[in-house]
Amino acid sequence: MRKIEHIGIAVKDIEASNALFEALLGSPAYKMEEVASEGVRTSFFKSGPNKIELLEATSADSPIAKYLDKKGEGIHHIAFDVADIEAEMARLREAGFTLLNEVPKRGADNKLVAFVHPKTAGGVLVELCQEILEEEN
Ligand SMILES: CC[C@H](C(=O)O)C(=O)SCCNC(=O)CCNC(=O)[C@H](O)C(C)(C)COP(=O)(O)OP(=O)(O)OC[C@H]1O[C@@H](n2cnc3c(N)ncnc32)[C@H](O)[C@@H]1OP(=O)(O)O
Ligand SMILES: [Co+2]
Repeated sequence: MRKIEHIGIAVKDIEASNALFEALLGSPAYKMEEVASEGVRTSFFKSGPNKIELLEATSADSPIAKYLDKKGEGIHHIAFDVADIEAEMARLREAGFTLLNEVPKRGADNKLVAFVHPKTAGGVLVELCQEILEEEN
């Protein structure tokens, strides 16, 4: 894990939360992106070298919809930047963590992503992110 890539925050209304986080951070979202496969609409903010990802559910069966029903708005996951997501997944499996996907999948912000089950990671939903380089697109 090279660094924290972003903090994911579950929100009910991304437009309203964009305004709130723009007021909080002092700058607007630098991108919005829908990830249909995850049932989410996201917006990204920079805070110095760090990123905040707001996530709104776009379907009733979205993981974000279920999370909001159960826990309400708030910090949803911590994403880490990794150099080699397949190697990191193998290392974590070997170390006894439960991966939520067999293979990496396409995430937002030009990343390959995978998730670690929070029940095996101290109650924290962990996301692994590997930057997709131009020639790989
Ligand atoms: C990919 C686009 C974008 C990106 O950055 O690129 C994203 O970040 S997308 C983010 C949304 N997608 C995901 O979260 C995918 C991974 N998540 C899942 O597969 C599920 O949400 C899962 C398995 C974590 C939970 O789903 P489940 O149906 O099992 O829901 P439960 O409510 O029954 O949860 C079981 C158990 O886990 C606890 N839980 C659930 N979510 C979280 C969380 N975010 N953080 C911590 N703990 C969580 C939940 O409370 C249950 O525990 P219990 O003690 O039984 O209450
Ligand atoms: Co994320």
